[in-house]
Amino acid sequence: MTIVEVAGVTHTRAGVAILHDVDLRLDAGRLVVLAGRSGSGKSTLCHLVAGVMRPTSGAVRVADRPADRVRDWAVAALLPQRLALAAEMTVAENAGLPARLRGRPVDPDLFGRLGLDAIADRAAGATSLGEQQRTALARALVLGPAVAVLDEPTGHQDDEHVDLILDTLTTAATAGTLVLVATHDQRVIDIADETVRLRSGRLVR
Ligand SMILES: Nc1ncnc2c1ncn2[C@@H]1O[C@H](COP(=O)(O)OP(=O)(O)OP(=O)(O)O)[C@@H](O)[C@H]1O
Repeated sequence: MTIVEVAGVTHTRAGVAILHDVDLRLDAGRLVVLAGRSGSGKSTLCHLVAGVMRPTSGAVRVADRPADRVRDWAVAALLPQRLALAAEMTVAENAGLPARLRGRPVDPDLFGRLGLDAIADRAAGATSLGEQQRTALARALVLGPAVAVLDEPTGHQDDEHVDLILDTLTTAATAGTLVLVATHDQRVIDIADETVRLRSGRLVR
């Protein structure tokens, strides 16, 4: 089942084209890596799929709706590069926020899988950057979204925690989530079902 459809997307910022005529269809339950050099447009495409921006031209659809109209983390959730946690709230409160807003329970295994159990009750602002990144990853996955858009999820992690994250990504995809990961990390590329590459804003398969 197609979850994400990007059709003829060109995106321009400050007069400069960042994405050129991008077409992409992605199905449920897959782990797909979006690879490419720094500045190739990965974060921009992530933001378009997550619906936080609208393309200059072309269409981005998620679960048959324009991505920017979805606004539902059970459908499309984002782990942004800038994590956007509430510093005063605990790790568990931050990660569980999308579930609490919808009155849904939190998967009791999710925090343990990401090595967050021991710090669940600590204010997010008093945790390391790697811990904050795993908290924001848990927040993106907590509702088991149709698509989880994860921008560099291993960027601040040591090898041991990278392994926890790889397991978590695989578990989410097996449960039916389309896991779309922007990364240059070969360890993620090695476990992906598919890798699509951006080069200067153009998609190369
Ligand atoms: N708000 C903006 N205004 C103008 N140009 C921008 C803006 N945001 C991004 N860009 C430019 O668009 C291009 C693509 O940026 P993007 O952040 O999507 O790349 P990326 O592949 O995610 O890079 P990285 O791996 O370094 O995060 C870059 O040249 C960047 O400078």
